[in-house]
Amino acid sequence: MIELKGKPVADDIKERAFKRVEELRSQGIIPKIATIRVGDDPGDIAYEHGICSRAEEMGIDIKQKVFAGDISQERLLAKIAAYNEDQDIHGVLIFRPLPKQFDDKTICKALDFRKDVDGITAGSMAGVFTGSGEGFPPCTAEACIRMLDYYGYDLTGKKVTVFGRSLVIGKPVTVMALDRNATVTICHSRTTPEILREAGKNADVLITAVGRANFLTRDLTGEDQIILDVGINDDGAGGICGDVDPQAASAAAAASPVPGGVGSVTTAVLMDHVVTAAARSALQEK
Ligand SMILES: Nc1nc2c(c(=O)[nH]1)N[C@@H](CN(C=O)c1ccc(C(=O)N[C@@H](CCC(=O)O)C(=O)O)cc1)CN2
Repeated sequence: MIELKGKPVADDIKERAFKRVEELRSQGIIPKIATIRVGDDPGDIAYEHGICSRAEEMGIDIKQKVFAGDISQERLLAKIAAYNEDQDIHGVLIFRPLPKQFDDKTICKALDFRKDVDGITAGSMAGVFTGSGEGFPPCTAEACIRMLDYYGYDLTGKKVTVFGRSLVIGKPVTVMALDRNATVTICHSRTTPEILREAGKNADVLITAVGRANFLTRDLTGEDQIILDVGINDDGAGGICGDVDPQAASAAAAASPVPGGVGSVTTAVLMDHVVTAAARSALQEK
């Protein structure tokens, strides 16, 4: 099995983005991301940590806002409105899912789609579905496609099965794979076991974004497949693990590990989006 490591892909994205950061800085523009975390979810904190390190190494400014888990929706909306107005902030990332007192749709709607570097607004989603180039695709969905591109896997004529139908990964990655001429099947919680097995076994590429450790077992996979594991789960020992069972991963032709796979590319894509948002705002000012 070939291990599809994320590091070379992330390094390639960061190297190109860093050149653009230098160019922008020479024009007096410092790309800046604002992150908003509500509460102390360990997954959010781990992701926040990765974002901070990556921003620092790339010369991107970061403003971190942390709210207690019981703040009101009005306070969060006021912070988003302030960041929408702040000309120095080019991208805003809200750690999600948010605690239960928030209406996710209202929060997503409140963000200016030009600053939506993680593809949560209807404007960004329209960009993905219409190919208009507006907004930004969700970072993890784009990271999957960047992984396949980097490792030279052409999706034309290939069968792709996506496990998970979320707006963050399943749906957008489906559209992005379609745009690369793949034939895509999406499986979800209501897919019958028979269809799940058939869709798993018959695909050329499997993308798992279910969020359940060991979800993709060997009986759901076929031969000579490429597996992208997008799951980030608590491994019960202070670390993270993906959705793919080790036996299924080792039987594949190529598979991405967790950690060290799609996750590290996701953060690099996020930085790339911040740089693009900064460049777009500079163009608008001219
Ligand atoms: N707005 C968002 N909020 C959150 C997201 C997201 O994609 N958008 N993801 C979750 C996922 N998460 C745990 O629940 C999580 C994500 C990333 C990491 C992490 O450690 N990332 C490392 C790379 C890890 C790897 O190699 O796979 C990094 O960024 O460098 C941990 C947990 C949280 N909220």
